[in-house]
Amino acid sequence: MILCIADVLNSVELSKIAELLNQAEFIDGRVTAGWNAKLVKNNTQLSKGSLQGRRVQDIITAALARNSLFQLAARPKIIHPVLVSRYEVGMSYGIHTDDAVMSTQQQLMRSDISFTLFLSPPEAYRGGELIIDSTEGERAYKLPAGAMILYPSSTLHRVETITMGIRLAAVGWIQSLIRDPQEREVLFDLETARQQIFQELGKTRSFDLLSKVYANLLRKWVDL
Ligand SMILES: O=C(O)CCC(=O)C(=O)O
Ligand SMILES: [Fe+2]
Repeated sequence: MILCIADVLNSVELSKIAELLNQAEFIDGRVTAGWNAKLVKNNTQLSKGSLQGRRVQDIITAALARNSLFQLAARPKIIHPVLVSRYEVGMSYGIHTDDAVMSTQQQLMRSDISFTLFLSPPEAYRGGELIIDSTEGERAYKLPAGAMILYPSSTLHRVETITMGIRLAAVGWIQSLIRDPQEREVLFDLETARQQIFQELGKTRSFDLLSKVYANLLRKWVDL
């Protein structure tokens, strides 16, 4: 499932992040890429542990924690700290697949879901679309500032060359409590329907049975 979520960051948070990034130092993005992604990665990113990076991380962590659509769709067990990247004219990230196993400061994690949180408004740059390959061909995504896209880490994807302006984005990875993407989607649909039924009809017998099915599927599929 590929899902776009609008307004993950509000305008106050976006301005705060822009202000922090204005004072920040960006380094060659190749330092965090796997050996073959290095060959096609041509961007810059905030160095790990920079003060601005930590402040941006805190804003994004809080925004993801309060976003119920994100929580429901991703069911995060571990969220890799975001990498804040900056693409200037001529920069791009060629076709690659993300590492399956990554390390955070505390632990190793599996990447199930990748995400891009757009920090620049689309009119601030030309090119810079995130292009995801699928069996139906390539699809391009360029979202408003503050919106995010969630997509399977198993895909091949790339970022189109920038031909004007600057593209700022935060990218991250999630190990989900529900490892299998199809199972995750079943639970997402079921929970959405269950909440709607509750809102429309209240705590009926059908709602209780749906709740039982939902809890039992979650119990069966959860990867703790
Ligand atoms: O900037 C993006 O939209 C995606 C970047 C990416 O694919 C990556 O960092 O692995
Ligand atoms: Fe990637």
